Amino acid sequence: MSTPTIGVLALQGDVREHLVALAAADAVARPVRRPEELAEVDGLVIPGGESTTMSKLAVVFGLLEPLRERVRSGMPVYGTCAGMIMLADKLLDGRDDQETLGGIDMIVRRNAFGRQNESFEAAVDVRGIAGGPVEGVFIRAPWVESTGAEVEVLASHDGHTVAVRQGNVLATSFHPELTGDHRVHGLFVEMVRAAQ
Ligand SMILES: NC(=O)CC[C@H](N)C(=O)O
Repeated sequence: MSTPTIGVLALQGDVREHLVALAAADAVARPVRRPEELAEVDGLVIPGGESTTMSKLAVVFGLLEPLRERVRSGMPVYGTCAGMIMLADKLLDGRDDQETLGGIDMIVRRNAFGRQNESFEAAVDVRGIAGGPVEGVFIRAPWVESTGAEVEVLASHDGHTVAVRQGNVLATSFHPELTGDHRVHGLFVEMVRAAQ
């Protein structure tokens, strides 16, 4: 099978770390800032950062509707932290004017694990990832408050859902791109390959 080309939404956030992790997981990785660039990728990562800023910039860059359209049409997408927020059909503690792309039938609570000074690391067992738990880095992280019937829960921490998948859309509350362990990116690259 051919090597998939995976974009990283590069409006804001920790783009570079995802590009590195995707390349290490055998994908061709490139930043996406414009609709033309979005059209050329087989899958997309939405990084961590600040979801309110990201959603504003998506409007400014004319990407909000093209992104929604590609998610609806089945392009594989993986969102970490702020990216998970972007993929939620519904948000709690979002800003009033905050837009999401949707894609996963879930309610996500922003900043649920606390503010920046309450960031932490924890071992997280992720369904579908062999070789033991991954190191979960949680930074002002959201959690998933509830999920619809089509959503598969892949991981929990302290009784809260922190990783989910619905069809071709994957989301984690935590940041595997910061750990040097590329297994979660590997899982996503396999999802993209399977959709090709
Ligand atoms: N590390 C992160 O991505 C933090 C997410 C941030 N709290 C937000 O609401 O977008």
